[in-house]
Amino acid sequence: MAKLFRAVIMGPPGSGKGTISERIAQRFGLTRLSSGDFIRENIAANTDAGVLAKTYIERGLLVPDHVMTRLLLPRLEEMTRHSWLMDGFPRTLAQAEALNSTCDLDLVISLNIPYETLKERLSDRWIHPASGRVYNMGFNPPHVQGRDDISGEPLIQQDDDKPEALVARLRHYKDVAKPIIDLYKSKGILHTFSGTETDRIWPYINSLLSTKIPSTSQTDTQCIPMP
Ligand SMILES: Nc1nc2c(ncn2[C@@H]2O[C@H](COP(=O)(O)OP(=O)(O)O)[C@@H](O)[C@H]2O)c(=O)[nH]1
Ligand SMILES: Nc1ncnc2c1ncn2[C@@H]1O[C@H](COP(=O)(O)OP(=O)(O)O)[C@@H](O)[C@H]1O
Repeated sequence: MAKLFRAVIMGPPGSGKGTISERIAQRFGLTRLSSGDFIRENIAANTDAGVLAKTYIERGLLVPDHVMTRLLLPRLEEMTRHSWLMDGFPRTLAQAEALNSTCDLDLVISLNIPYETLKERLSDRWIHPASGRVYNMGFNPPHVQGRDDISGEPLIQQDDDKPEALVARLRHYKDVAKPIIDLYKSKGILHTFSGTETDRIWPYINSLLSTKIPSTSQTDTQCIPMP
């Protein structure tokens, strides 16, 4: 039976994880899992974990590891027979270790984007909170200004995308991501892509994945559910 494919995409806020993982999902038929979307869904549904997560996000903090695990566990359990690409998890070494003991990753994509580029992109980022769909007023604007393309609902700008919150978020990302990146480097599964434009990085990611994914099927089981 063909092997399943499990990948993680990492990068600072605004580096294009959401944009690129959406393209990968469409091109290669992987299921895209996004920790930010799970959190927003849980906040919207008022689950215990969602209510708790909200108190951290409002303060610009990472959600604690045990809350993240609680949020992601049921979703990963549903995915034991699917190939997937995870965006936004792991974000700490403890999360990386939890994921490690749960399944073998095939590949980690790390996006390395200059600070000025991140700042520009995020000041122009608008999202549809219910779906997590992301727009940029210059790069991929909605068809109707201020409205989601599918639902027609209003778009919002997240508080933590404002420039004053960004410096702290980026510093924090660097500190926390370094040991995770070192871990994946030592496992030989890390691939880093640098640049200022998603459209220029994309062909490299596309060709890398084309060499890795062709034999992927949705029928095997390689990942065991988290305990
Ligand atoms: N100008 C520009 N904006 C981009 C590019 N790639 C992504 N974006 C936009 O930059 C913002 C951040 O991208 P996103 O995929 O949400 O990044 P994430 O925070 O890493 O998931 C979004 O508004 C995207 O639409 C690019 O190459 N150029
Ligand atoms: N794996 C994670 N661990 C802890 N907190 C997380 C994780 N993923 C998302 N979050 C929280 O949810 C917020 C929104 O996540 P996300 O949509 O991925 O946005 P961004 O990529 O802009 O940080 C984060 O700023 C963080 O507070």
